[in-house]
Amino acid sequence: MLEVKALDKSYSFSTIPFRKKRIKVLDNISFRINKHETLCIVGESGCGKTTLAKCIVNLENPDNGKIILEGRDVTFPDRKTLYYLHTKVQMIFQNADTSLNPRHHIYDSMAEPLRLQGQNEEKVRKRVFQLLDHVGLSEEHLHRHPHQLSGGQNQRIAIARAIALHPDLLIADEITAALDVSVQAQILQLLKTLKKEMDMTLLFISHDLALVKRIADRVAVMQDGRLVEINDTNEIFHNPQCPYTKELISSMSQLSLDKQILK
Ligand SMILES: Nc1ncnc2c1ncn2[C@@H]1O[C@H](COP(=O)(O)OP(=O)(O)OP(=O)(O)O)[C@@H](O)[C@H]1O
Repeated sequence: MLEVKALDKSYSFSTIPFRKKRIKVLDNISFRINKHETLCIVGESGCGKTTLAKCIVNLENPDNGKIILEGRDVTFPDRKTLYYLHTKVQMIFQNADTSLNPRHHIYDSMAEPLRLQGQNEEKVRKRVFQLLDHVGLSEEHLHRHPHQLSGGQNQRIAIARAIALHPDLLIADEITAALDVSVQAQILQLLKTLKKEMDMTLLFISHDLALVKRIADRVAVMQDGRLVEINDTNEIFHNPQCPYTKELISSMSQLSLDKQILK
């Protein structure tokens, strides 16, 4: 459903006055996401995972390459194509507390994408209650602000907002990283259930390989802006080909061994 072809992206920033430095963050990235699958992107902090996701949803512009969504080029979208892209693809970020407007009541945050689409208030209200039910929250949460909810509850609201317009592809960027382990498991389960119920495709970004193992159909491994291996989850975990993937998997095994010793 989505194809990324030879994507490059650099950032430039000032070092000392009048000097600019350029770093290449994405280097010739190509892959495909198939309809209804869960593709996970893993890699160390700073390897370019978020930048890649931002390029897909047009929050960043790539320097080169193409992004093709169901046969349509969405790399540098005009207004019409951007509308198409945002009805088909939605992204959820790591910190819901910062991605939700702190001044808005939860009701308004959930209603916003529906209102922007021109739906009347009665329809909006109905859908907000439906979404609330989908993500396991109740009416009492609607009249609060984000700082009056827990991290896990805010992440549920962010998920509700993202699925409000029935996207085909959901991009979840480290959405459980700031949560307790038990809440992580609940959010992961919610995502799996919604994906199934709504027939969605999922691009799940994480550096937590234990989570990835539980949710992924395929895994793409990134290192320093390059995609070094992509394969079925089973192959990645039991028969990794690339030295970097082998290193990641063995550090994960060591970590779970350490946890068992500590228990
Ligand atoms: N707007 C920006 N300007 C300059 N450099 C940036 C910008 N955004 C990201 N970077 C740099 O690009 C690199 C990749 O960042 P990115 O956030 O994509 O990595 P990541 O793999 O998602 O990391 P993490 O797992 O920590 O979120 C990093 O070195 C980061 O410092």
